[in-house]
Amino acid sequence: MEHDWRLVVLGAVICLLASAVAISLFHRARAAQGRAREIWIGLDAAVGGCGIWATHFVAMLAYDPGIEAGYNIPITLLSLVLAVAILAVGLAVATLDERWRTVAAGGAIVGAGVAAMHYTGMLGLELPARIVWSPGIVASSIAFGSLFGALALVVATRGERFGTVAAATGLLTVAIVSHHFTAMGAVTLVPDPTIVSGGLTVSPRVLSFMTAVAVFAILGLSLIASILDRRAKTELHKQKVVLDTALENMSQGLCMFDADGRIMLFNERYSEMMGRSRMPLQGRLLIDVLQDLHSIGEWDGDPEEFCNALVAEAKAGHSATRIVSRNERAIRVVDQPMKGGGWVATFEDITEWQQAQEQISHMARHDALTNLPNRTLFREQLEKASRLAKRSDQLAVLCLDLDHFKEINDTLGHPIGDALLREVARRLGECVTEHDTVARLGGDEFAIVQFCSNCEPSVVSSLASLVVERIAAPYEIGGHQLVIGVSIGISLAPEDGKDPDELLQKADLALYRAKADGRGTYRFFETGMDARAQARRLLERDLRLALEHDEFEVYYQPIRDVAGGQVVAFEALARWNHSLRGLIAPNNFIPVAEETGLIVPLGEIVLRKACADAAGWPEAVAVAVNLSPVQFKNPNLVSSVKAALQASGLSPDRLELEITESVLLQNSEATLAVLHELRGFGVRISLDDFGTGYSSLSYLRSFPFDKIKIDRSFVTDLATREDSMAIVRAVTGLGKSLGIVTTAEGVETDTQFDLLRQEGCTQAQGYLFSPPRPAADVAKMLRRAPERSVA
Ligand SMILES: Nc1nc2c(ncn2[C@@H]2O[C@@H]3COP(=O)(O)O[C@H]4[C@@H](O)[C@H](n5cnc6c(=O)[nH]c(N)nc65)O[C@@H]4COP(=O)(O)O[C@H]3[C@H]2O)c(=O)[nH]1
Repeated sequence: MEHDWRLVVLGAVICLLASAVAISLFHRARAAQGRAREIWIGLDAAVGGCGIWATHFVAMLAYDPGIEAGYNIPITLLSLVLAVAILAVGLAVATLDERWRTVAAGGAIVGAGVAAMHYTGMLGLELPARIVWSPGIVASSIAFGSLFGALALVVATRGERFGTVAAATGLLTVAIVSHHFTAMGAVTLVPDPTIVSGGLTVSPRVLSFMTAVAVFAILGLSLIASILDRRAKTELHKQKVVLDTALENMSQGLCMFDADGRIMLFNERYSEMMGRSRMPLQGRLLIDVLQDLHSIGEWDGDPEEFCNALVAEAKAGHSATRIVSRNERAIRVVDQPMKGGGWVATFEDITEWQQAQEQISHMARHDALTNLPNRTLFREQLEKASRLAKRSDQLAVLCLDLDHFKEINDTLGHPIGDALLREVARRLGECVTEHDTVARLGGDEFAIVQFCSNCEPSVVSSLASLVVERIAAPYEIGGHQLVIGVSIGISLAPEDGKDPDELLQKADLALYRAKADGRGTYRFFETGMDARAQARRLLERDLRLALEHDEFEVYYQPIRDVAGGQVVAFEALARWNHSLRGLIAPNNFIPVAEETGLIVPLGEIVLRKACADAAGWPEAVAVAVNLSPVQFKNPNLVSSVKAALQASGLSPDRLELEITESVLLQNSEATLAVLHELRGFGVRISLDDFGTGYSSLSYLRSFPFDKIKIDRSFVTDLATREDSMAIVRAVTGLGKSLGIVTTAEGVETDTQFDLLRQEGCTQAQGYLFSPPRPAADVAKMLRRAPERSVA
């Protein structure tokens, strides 16, 4: 028995090629899923089977038995079918799972397929001889085939790198070749001329060459197909890597469901956000996932109902947004239906965003300084309280205003003012119950809604008194001892109305009344307040019109020298010549003019008119003009005094400016600077209404006044009250010793005048001499003057 080694080489080449193709197709089968995998296995088995079969016949051709031989066609074809079928089984087993044992088992079956093919092929060999088998070698040949087949597939599973593929190909080649040559070694031919070949025989040479050509073609094409597929797969893989990178680096979670609610794709962020990291998700129905979570208490609700609703929404093509809570985080879920069924759900952690929103909304409805509700929230709370209030409930609105807060803020600075407001807010919080709301409406305005079920009406009064008392207690702020009062206006629901705006407005009117009544107290709304407020508004409007239409006049009241009796000055007093209401006295419009700031233009009119009139009077007669505290807040005060003097040509030493103590109360540094400036160019300064303030004497030290005007209230009681007499005596004595002129106001009787003269008062003014009269009467008042002085 001889071998033709050229044919042996050809067989080896076919075998190597077949093995390479089989390994390559095996990789394709492993990379595919389902139906695609079955197709790759089928192709691998067909091509591999043909390759092994061809190897066998080419190798058989190389084998020269020394006798004329042929092949039985049906048996030869059967050997091919067996090779293909057993290879298919082996490959299918090898791709069942990833465990090496399974792969090795599949490889062993492939080896067994090679053996089955070989021995069936040998059965088809027809020659005039008997074949005697050596059973031990037969067994060894099968063992070789299976062992190397198993090794080849196990190595192939290590990857698709060239070295691995080459090693697997080599091992499979060894499996086929080692089997073949060992099996051929088991054959002994015993010539037997009685054996005659059957009809269906083909010459080994023809069969082998035809097979070799066909197999080369099949193997070549398969190899190309495998390479192309590998390229396509590599490209797909690259795209998948890009997609996976994008998915895994998204800040949002993403999960894609098919039309039945089965999870097709998801990223890590999704599983981590929804607390599903430790459970299998891929390919599972959402309902199953939720049922698992439900059973361990991590999901509330009915999984079936929930999933059915989602599937139905997706089917209907509706997108939906909802916010769910997971591990104390807020997650916004958007379900977007996909074309062809199913939906994509995106999951966004909006906890921080939600917190920021809450913060913004808190800031929009709370006061930044005190963190109390602001006007907007207060109105809402009031609205809610009045909606919920039953007949037996008592709802009270308290509007609070701090007395003279502005002065503290202006003199001690805003940080102290802010700290005071915070402390006031804290104290207010302590006065109320949890049913009440305290708010800061702005500046130094606060408000309280008191909600009280089945309680006495006096509860509101108690709260108001408590607030007045608590706020009035001294404060220790930034090293300053501060005292501040509060005025409170109260309205009640439903007595005064149910509408929040109406209640607030009425409480505000009552507050106005509390302030007018001396501050530091509380007042309930009364019906008349409405009308008064209305009247005040009308007055303000009329005042503006009056300024436009020049309805103001200046009246003059003489001031006499007590000793000589002559008129030394006239006090300029404003009168409003109202077109309908006639002459209006200043007490009826000066307070409103001061509150609205209209006193500034009005004061300027009086000043200009007074200076112009006085310029026409005898040289020795001065003019006294009142200045309101509000005018001192106007930075143009000094320049407007100068302008009035210049325009009239009046000498500055004939102008007296009367100020009250309240002027010195506000921002005293700046005020004193203005007073010094005025005095600097010759204008005289008088302290009006002396004795009515709290610390009159201290003001005398703060500025060198030219004149003190003793308030009318002391002069009135001069003859009847000892203490008034004592005060007048003290003031005139003080004036004398300081060299300051003293003027008594409101002298109505001779007795008062005589007493003043006795006490040494310098000047006197009052109805005893003359009431204020128009400018035109000045000459008459000057003429009549000396007679009264001796009266
Ligand atoms: N019972 C009584 N009253 C007497 C007697 N003698 C004078 N009077 C009144 O006492 C007021 C004196 O002015 P005042 O204390 O500066 O008090 C003034 C002053 O504070 C303010 N006022 C008047 N005109 C102006 C002005 O042009 N500017 C400013 N800022 N305030 C003004 O209005 C207040 C009231 O002014 P009038 O109504 O004119 O009232 C005047 C005058 O008519 C008397 O013997 N008995």
